[in-house]
Amino acid sequence: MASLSSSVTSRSCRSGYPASFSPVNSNRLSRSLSFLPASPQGLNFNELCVRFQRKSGRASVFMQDGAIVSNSNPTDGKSSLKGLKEEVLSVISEEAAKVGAGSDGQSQSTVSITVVGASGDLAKKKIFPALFALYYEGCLPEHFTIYGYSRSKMTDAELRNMVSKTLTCRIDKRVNCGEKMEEFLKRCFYHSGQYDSQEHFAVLDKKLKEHEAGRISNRLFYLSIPPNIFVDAVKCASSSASSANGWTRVIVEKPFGRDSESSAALTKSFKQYLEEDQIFRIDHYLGKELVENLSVLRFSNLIFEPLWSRQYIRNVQLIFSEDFGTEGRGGYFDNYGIIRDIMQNHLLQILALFAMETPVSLDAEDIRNEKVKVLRSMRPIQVDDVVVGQYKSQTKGGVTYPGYTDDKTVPKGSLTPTFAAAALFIDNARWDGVPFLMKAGKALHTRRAEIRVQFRHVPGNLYNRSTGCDLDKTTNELVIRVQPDEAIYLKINNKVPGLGMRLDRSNLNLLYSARYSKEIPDAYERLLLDAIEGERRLFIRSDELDAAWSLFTPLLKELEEKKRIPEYYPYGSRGPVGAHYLAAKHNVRWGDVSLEQ
Ligand SMILES: NC(=O)C1=CN([C@@H]2O[C@H](COP(=O)(O)OP(=O)(O)OC[C@H]3O[C@@H](n4cnc5c(N)ncnc54)[C@H](OP(=O)(O)O)[C@@H]3O)[C@@H](O)[C@H]2O)C=CC1
Ligand SMILES: O=C1O[C@H](COP(=O)(O)O)[C@@H](O)[C@H](O)[C@H]1O
Repeated sequence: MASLSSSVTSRSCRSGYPASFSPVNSNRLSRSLSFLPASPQGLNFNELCVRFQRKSGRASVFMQDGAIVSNSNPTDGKSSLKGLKEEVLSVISEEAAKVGAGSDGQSQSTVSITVVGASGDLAKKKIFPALFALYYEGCLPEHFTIYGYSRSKMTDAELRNMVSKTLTCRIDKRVNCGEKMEEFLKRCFYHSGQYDSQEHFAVLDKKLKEHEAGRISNRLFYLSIPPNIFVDAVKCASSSASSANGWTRVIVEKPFGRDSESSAALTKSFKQYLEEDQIFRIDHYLGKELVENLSVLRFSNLIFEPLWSRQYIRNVQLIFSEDFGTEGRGGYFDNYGIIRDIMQNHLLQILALFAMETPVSLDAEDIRNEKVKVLRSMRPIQVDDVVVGQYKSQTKGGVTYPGYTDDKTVPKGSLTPTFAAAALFIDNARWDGVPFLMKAGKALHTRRAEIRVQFRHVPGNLYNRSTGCDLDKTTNELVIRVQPDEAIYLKINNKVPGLGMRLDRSNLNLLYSARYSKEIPDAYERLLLDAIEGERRLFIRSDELDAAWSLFTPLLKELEEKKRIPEYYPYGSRGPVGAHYLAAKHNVRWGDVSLEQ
């Protein structure tokens, strides 16, 4: 087995991160890593470094050229060589144990990942490709097995064939991609069974045990199935296929309920079979790179945090749009609608991260505590502060795009909104009076997810004359573009070069594709890795979920009871005009509609 120091050159899981911690001053302490144990299974040198930094919160300590290096002040007791050695050893043994490796370097454990609903769309589109990407990057433990489980009859070879059609190396021509794919597929197996059959899960258990070959078994079940069968699957998996000697975790897809009552009932049923710390409720937006970066932007840059309040921020906009409709998912969608599909989870989660107070630490519970506080400080949403829409058919360039109700799986005359805009408020000292506007829609003119922060006007602006009299057009705006073309840009006023004095609006632009050569991992990769590692920061805790449903349930009930007729908008358009009236009511202009965005 290779020693840690000899694995310096191996590929880094979450690579790209350590490189930024390069030596910056001469107060460096350096110590050979020879005191470390032999490489725990599946953990390479760089990965340990990243884990150490994440765990200890000490970015000033990094590993380079086979040594630990510290840039911090050597008079700080923590930075002494002895202190460092102890700290590194302790964190590393803990981290190694987490992924199932003995700190003595023995390969004692294994992770079995069962994709429940393996024949489905999400499994093919996202889960298997994400698992392969993790495997390719060296992020999965040495001993792992992947099982697909669903009712469809399939052999292992058929599952592999199905999976192989969607596996790609994210960057074309990456080295050994074909080989890695072959290796990965050999670790994938299939078991056909009913979701409510303890016997079928017991057979799965037997098969998993054969692969686990007497090691400590850690088991992850990914419920990629419709919500009405979540409880059956949890019951059977936990009672017939739980690990006997390691951990058992369950990732649950959304929707987690459709209102406060159903969500609470689901949580109650889950808790008959699982502890809260075994439940990983996924919101894949939390795994998106730019959403993860929100806290970094706020809390590690002096220039942003002081501005992050009602004093300087006029409004915040959370915008989601897709340029395709619900085709193929109409049956599911009609029971939920856009408010439950996007706003109650993805946009609200972003809002909570955006607006929360500084957490005590980066630990999952500290972050989730702050998010819950924000959610619980939100003012009930007024029905008059909500606009709903539904797309209708449109013919453009000779092509006819179907309306929402043209889908055979959608009931005729359905009033389910495919678009919604809403004004929300946080009644706390930081955000009192600041409108948080949300807008989400299907079948619009573009695909986009972004956060727009519009700052207040400059008081007594000396340059009013040079900028024109529309104050709104001269205020600073920070845009965090989550997708596509990930970017962070700040709109500023700038003098147009020349002898005159004319100002224009220009962007200070951090476009990820221009700045970083490393490709951005898919959200599901980050989340799967976190679940394997037991990191809960990006998963939704039950009290967060309750708070999110408490906010939206009364609104949803009122809209449904009143049978609010949606404003119809043509497929591929910018959505209902009502969204603009709503914004104007709160003195806001949507930032995504101006010509220069
Ligand atoms: N697809 C997507 O883009 C997204 C999906 N989700 C959520 O992820 C989960 C999975 O999504 P997706 O893959 O699209 O779902 P599917 O509808 O494709 O269902 C997954 C599998 O579940 C089984 N299944 C489907 N309907 C039933 C039923 N009524 N009774 C029993 N088994 C059934 C089928 O497998 P078999 O017949 O072989 O047993 C199917 O292949 C859902 O909860 C969904 O809401 C969340 C975000 C995005
Ligand atoms: O959860 C969901 O998200 C997708 C959009 O995800 P993205 O990562 O492609 O932006 C959305 O299409 C779907 O309706 C919803 O259920």
